[in-house]
This record gives sequence, C-alpha cells and structure tokens, in this order.
Amino acid sequence: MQEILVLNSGSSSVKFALYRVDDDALPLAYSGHFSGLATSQCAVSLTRWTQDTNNDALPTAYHYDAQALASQGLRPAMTHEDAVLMLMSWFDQREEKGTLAAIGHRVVHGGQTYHEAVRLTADDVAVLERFSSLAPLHQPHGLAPIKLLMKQMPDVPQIACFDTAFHAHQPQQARQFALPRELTAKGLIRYGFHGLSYDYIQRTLSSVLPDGASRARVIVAHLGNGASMCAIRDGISVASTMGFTALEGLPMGTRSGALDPGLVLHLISHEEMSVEDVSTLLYKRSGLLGVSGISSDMRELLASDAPEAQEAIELYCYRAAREIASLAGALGGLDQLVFTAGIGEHAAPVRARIVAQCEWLGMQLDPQANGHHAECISLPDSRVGVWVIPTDEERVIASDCLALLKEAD
Ligand SMILES: Nc1ncnc2c1ncn2[C@@H]1O[C@H](COP(=O)(O)OP(=O)(O)O)[C@@H](O)[C@H]1O
Ligand SMILES: CC(=O)OP(=O)(O)O
Ligand SMILES: [Mg+2]
Repeated sequence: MQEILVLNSGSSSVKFALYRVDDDALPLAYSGHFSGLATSQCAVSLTRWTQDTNNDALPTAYHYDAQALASQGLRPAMTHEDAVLMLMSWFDQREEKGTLAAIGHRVVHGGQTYHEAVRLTADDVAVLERFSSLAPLHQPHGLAPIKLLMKQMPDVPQIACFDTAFHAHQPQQARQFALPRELTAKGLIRYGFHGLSYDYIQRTLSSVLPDGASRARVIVAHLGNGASMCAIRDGISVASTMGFTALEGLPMGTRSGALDPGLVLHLISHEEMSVEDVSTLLYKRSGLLGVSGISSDMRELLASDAPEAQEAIELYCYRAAREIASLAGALGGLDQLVFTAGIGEHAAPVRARIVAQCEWLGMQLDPQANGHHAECISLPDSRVGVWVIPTDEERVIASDCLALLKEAD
C-alpha cells in the first residue's frame, strides 16, 4: 500500500494529512494539526478516518483524546521543526504502515519560476529561500520541514505545491502595478496567494451548483487567519486581493491588508520606525488584533461586548464588501459568491454583515440557512448564489502529488 503525506505549514500551525493511494482515488487515512506553535497555547489533534462499511462514500472519523494522542507518541510541540520530527516518528511507528510514495508541501511563494507542482531539488529550495522576505510568516516554515526531510529521507520525493500557481495566468493588467517598467520586469508584480484553496473550491463548485447555475463569474472569499479573495472566470483566476506579498488586500488576523504606501514612508521618516519595526507592525500587530486591541481570533471578537471588538468586526466586513465590489468589476458582474476557510466557514454573523453590504449586487441572504452554515445560504430568487464550501488545501496537494508521480512513471 502506497501513501502520500501532506504538510501545510502556516505561521503558527502545521496541518497534516495522510492519504492512501488507491488507483486514482486518495482515501484520507489520518488528518490533524499542531497549532499555537511558538506560543504558550500549543496543541495537537489527530483524526483517523475509516470508510464506513455500510456506505463507502461516508468516511467515519475517530478523534484521539489527549491520552490516546500521547500513546500515539504525539504531544503539543513548541516549534515547527519539533512538530514535524514528532509527526515523522509517529508516522514511522504506526501499525498498518504503508510505503511513503511522496511528501507534499504547501509552499506559499513560487515567484515567477514555479507555476505547477514540482519535485524539489536542493537547488529549488535555494531559489525558494530567496522569496522568504516576501512571505516571512510562511515561506521559512514551509521550507524548514522540506530541508529536514530531504536529509532524513533522501529517497522520498518532496513535492512543493504553490499558493501562487493558481494565479499565474491572470491577465497582465491584473498582475501589474503602476510602477516603472524596469521594476515590473524584475518581478515586482501581484502574485496572489491561497491558490491551493481556490483550486479546491473551483474544482468542487461544479458538483455543488445546481444544473443551469452559471460558474462564469465567481468570487471566492478565503477568510482564515490570512484572508484574500479571488475573482474566477470559467475556472481561471483573473484577479486577487493579495499582491506581491500576503500583506495586501483585506485586513486579517494580525495583518493590516491594503494601506496607503505613503503611510509606510511616514512611519519610517516621521515615527522613527526601522524596516523591521514596520514589518512587525504590519504582519503581526495590525488587522483584527490591532484594531480591537483584544485578539486576532474572530471567535473571541464575536463573543466580546467591547466596542473595540465590534469596531474591528465592522471594519473587517466593510473592507470585505468593498473588495467584492471591486472584484465584481474585474469580472464584469457576478454569478456566485463562495465563503471558505476558518471565518468564512464558521462565522455566520460575519457572512451576514458582508452579504448585507453586497445586496445591491443582487445577493439575498437566507438567514436561517446562514445560521446553520448550510451549503447554499442565499434565497432561491437571489440573483447571485451565495455558498459556504469548506476548503481542503491538503487534498489539492495530494492529488497534484499523485499526478506528478504518475507523470514520472
Ligand atoms: N467558529 C468560528 N467562528 C468564528 N471564527 C472562527 C471559527 N472557527 C475558526 N474561526 C477563525 O478562523 C481562523 C483560522 O482559520 P484557518 O482557515 O484555519 O486559518 P489559517 O489556515 O490561516 O491558520 C481563526 O483565527 C478564527 O479567527
Ligand atoms: C498566504 C496566507 O496568508 O496564508 P494563511 O492564510 O495560511 O496565513
Ligand atoms: Mg490557511
């Protein structure tokens, strides 16, 4: 039995999933995550998936409690490296272990060089390390396990799948900043991120939409700890709110989103901030955390009575509604809006506020459906369909790995 392991390293988490290779199918065997890495709230969770014997389309899940996790050799880890080492040792000790055909990794920035999944060499890793300053919260954490595993398991292919790849075929206008041509030629362009998530939603949408519903002009709102939106025309990305880096666009958990670039100059020239100070401010101290002064976590803000929490939520939704209008402009109209990722999938009040501000675009929310996170949350006669679809970046990575392995055969 062959298996594919997927690692999705985020700023403070490592999500993982293990798939069995069964011809073209990839049944999920285990999934889980280490969260709160490098904070005082480290945690780990693991779920084992088995096929339901009565209905093989429905997997049944078994969630391990803390004691069972410890007996599996898994406990909360402090760093990304600790987490990956512990995971590999658990992986090695498992009963019913198969042969590892590949390890797939989410790599956030592929620059202009990488437009599809690739089996990595040490030279590739060196190239990708150069993009670390463009995604400081992600790229180093994505590359660290790759380097570690290349040493530990030199015979197992380490395959990178890129957040930027889905956006690589956007029209030039959507990619270009109004900067002198020589800077554009150097790669100072809008790349866009969360592409693995958009790819998954784009692939899933056709099975979700009823017959006759158009997929021509779609906006996907990926609202997680990082947040962006993507305009998708007939399955292809045509514009995104994220740009050269994953700072651009919507306000996020701790990131500012779009700012007047003159403000950055002001911080450096008049507030005596160094480049590093500004970087920390914009990546780690802004967004929901900065505006609320309370938390970067939407759950805490929604539960809080503090006016600052409400202000942060209002600003978040206002900016989201404005970006939807902007992307609808890029698409020349709108047929479907999809919410996904942590906030998009679970925060009904946030979706309600955003859709209310987009009513003029032809969206009508079904409050009851929204309240219980139904797949379709718009009323039957809403001109624009509004959907909630859970994303699955790990599955996109696993299927891209499988396609690459088959190509190499
Ligand atoms: N039930 C919920 N209600 C509101 N927000 C939620 C809920 N569950 C998760 N979230 C939000 O989703 C965020 C994490 O989203 P996720 O897509 O997992 O992010 P990432 O992959 O960037 O770490 C959390 O920070 C939290 O704000
Ligand atoms: C690119 C990005 O912002 O990713 P995440 O949402 O996982 O932080
Ligand atoms: Mg994410």
